[in-house]
Amino acid sequence: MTHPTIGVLALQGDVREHLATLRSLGAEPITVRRPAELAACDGLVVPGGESTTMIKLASIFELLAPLREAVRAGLPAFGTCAGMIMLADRIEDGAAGQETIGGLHVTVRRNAFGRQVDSFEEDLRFSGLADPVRAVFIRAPWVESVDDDVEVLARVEDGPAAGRIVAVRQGPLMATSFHPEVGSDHRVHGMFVDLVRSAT
Ligand SMILES: NC(=O)CC[C@H](N)C(=O)O
Repeated sequence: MTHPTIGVLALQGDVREHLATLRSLGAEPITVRRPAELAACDGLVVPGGESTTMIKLASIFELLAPLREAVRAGLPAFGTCAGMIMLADRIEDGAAGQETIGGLHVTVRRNAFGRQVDSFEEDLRFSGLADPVRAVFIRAPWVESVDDDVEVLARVEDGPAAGRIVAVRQGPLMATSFHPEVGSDHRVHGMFVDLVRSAT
């Protein structure tokens, strides 16, 4: 499929940047707030924002069950930052009782980098991309542990968090701790659009 329909979960968070990035890559981006919109998608981006708010809104909008079903049925999905938390099967340091969509066989630690390093940028080697990616982290989670079927795409390279996993892939699911929708480097989204194209 040349122009796959890729939804951006638009309950909360940085939706616009993802829509613009996806459009620039030749996908047909749509906002998703209802089950019918989700049903029209060949792939789904779950953006950054605040995962505790996003999960509550997903429930209120009656999207949580359809989202879980869609991911279980193999819908390609890409979560960034809070979106990574939303796709994770397990959370550390979540709010009490914080639920997720799940599907990704990882444990994610919320706000993992601590208050002092709220936001930072780093060049990271990214599996499958020739040149490093400039990764922008904003109150980001990291991946604490992964099951055997999860491929690690990138790790932090410098500082006290060196070695921590910040990008993963598991079949049609991708997630990054950082915000690849910020700036003009669209290669990470490009990987996801290719994944959606090959799945449809
Ligand atoms: N930039 C982000 O998406 C931050 C994620 C946020 N700290 C959360 O827990 O959901």
